[in-house]
Amino acid sequence: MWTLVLNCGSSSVKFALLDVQGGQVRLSGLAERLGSAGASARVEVDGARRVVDLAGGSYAEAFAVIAGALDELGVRAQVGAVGHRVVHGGERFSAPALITPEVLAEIRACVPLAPLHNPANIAGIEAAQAAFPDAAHVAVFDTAFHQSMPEVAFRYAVPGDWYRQHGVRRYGFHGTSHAFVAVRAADLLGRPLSELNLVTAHLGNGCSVCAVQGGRSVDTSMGLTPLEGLVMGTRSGDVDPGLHDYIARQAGLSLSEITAALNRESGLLGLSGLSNDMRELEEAAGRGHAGARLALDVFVHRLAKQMAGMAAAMGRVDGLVFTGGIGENSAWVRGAVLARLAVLGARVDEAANAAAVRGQSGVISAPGALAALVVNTNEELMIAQQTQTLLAEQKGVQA
Ligand SMILES: Nc1ncnc2c1ncn2[C@@H]1O[C@H](COP(=O)(O)OP(=O)(O)O)[C@@H](O)[C@H]1O
Ligand SMILES: CC(=O)OP(=O)(O)O
Ligand SMILES: [Mg+2]
Repeated sequence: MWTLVLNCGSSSVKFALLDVQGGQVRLSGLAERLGSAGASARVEVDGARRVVDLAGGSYAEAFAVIAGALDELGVRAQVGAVGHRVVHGGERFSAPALITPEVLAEIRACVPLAPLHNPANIAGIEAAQAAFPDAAHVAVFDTAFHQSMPEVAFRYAVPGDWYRQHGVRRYGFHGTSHAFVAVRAADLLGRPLSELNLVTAHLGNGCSVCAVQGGRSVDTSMGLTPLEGLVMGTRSGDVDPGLHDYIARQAGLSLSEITAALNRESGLLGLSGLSNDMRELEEAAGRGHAGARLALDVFVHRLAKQMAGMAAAMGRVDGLVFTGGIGENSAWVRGAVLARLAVLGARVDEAANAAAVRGQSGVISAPGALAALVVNTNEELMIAQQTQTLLAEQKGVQA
């Protein structure tokens, strides 16, 4: 059976059609710049790539392109399930959920906690339900994996009523990816996941680290929103909360302008004054661009501190895992972070690190050192698997 996986952002839809049992991908792609002129979809059908203009730039149009590609493959009628990435599930969801009107209302109730992500997820779900009315739609939450965090890790030291009345606590994100790479890392190490303490680093446009103890998240760097923690492409990560009041007065900015700047104009982009793209920054730093150099150095400095912090959250660490576009491809970032983590017993194998690019998973640590690994994340496969597992369980319950 084929599962369609959708990751709907505020101006983009990432999609993939997977056969969970066989692990086969027949269709994948990305529709971007939705809602503005120049919207387009990159579609890969059975390995052949093409670009389609989306003149209207709506989700509906993007889904029409996906449906057309499914028709072309002759599998549209076999798409029984659609798995949706939903960023924030609050404290309500610690597992995937079949999207009923009640569940959609719960996802809507989490909008104030993720104002940049959940509205787009909801719009995407509604448009997908209209485009694929006969399929079962399942929500897979970024926050779910982190619901196992203990209170010492998830509480902020703020007035208690903020938590009790308004849900102000740390939730964590990228859970699907952290969970997936932890399982793969245990396989690569040839040890049971239940015995391992791993620090996983998901480094894409959004970045977070996670302390995975025996396969469960016990701490992570993102918090109430996906803005906390590491330096990211355009997000600041941790700042002094006193910054808001100060910069509001000094620069005459409103709260929402400050939040937007911390989300969209900060991080690697803000530091470098050049780009949010790690590849571009490495290249620019190589030819002496001072802003790019600074951005890379701050990124690594903060990442190393956070990874060491996650090790401390578990008391012992058996492996460091790098994933996401940066983690999977940047030998420089991995090497620089591991050099700093010599304090934990890390030491890179230069040749293995240099070779682990472009989709090569493997161990990159020197013999006898703390294990360090590169693992390719596959959030789409994980979402498809979780979607199928939930539907199989529900069938079991009904039978
Ligand atoms: N060869 C590479 N070297 C360094 N960074 C890379 C390389 N390839 C991709 N990246 C970086 O990966 C990041 C995007 O990560 P990705 O996981 O694809 O993003 P998203 O979070 O949107 O899924 C960008 O900063 C990009 O520059
Ligand atoms: C939650 C989050 O940060 O997601 P992304 O990395 O896709 O922006
Ligand atoms: Mg990604």
